[in-house]
Amino acid sequence: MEELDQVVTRMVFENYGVEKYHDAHVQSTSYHLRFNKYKNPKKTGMDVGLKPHTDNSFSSILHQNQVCGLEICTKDGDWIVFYPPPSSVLYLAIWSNDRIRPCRHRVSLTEDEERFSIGQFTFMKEVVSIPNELVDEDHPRLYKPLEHLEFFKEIKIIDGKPDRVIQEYCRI
Ligand SMILES: O=C(O)CCC(=O)C(=O)O
Ligand SMILES: [Fe+2]
Repeated sequence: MEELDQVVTRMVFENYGVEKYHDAHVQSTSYHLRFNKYKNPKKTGMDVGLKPHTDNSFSSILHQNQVCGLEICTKDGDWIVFYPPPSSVLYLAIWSNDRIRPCRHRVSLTEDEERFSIGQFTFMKEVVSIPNELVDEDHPRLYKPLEHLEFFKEIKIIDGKPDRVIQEYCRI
């Protein structure tokens, strides 16, 4: 999964013409795995698996079993069920100076089965700054440099999720 993250992230860096920063980015990356188990909603009466949120990682990759549940919020605010192949999804955040839209998502439980997922989330050991190449007159710098690990020390976790999103934390 680390390799998958590096390959996809390199493609993103190349797409924006900033591949020269990719090696340093990989050196700075710390990888974290989380296992999620969602009980059968027919047994618990609970159909909310995870409330709407945006990940605070630099990138996230999810693998899930055959039970659907991941939903993604579109630009127009509609929730759509995401029918993923077994391994998929990656969200990137503030580094792109908002060229990549953060992906708001949630987990709804509708099937008569347990759902399992594994997420790999990346965090940066070095300061994350928007590359100068992604800042110009049409795209003014929107975020201050981010101390990613400091951010996690400063926030509170409520219902398993941080009380602040990273975009608000470092917006200029
Ligand atoms: O279980 C899932 O499919 C989503 C998990 C998720 O969004 C998260 O852990 O942040
Ligand atoms: Fe998430």
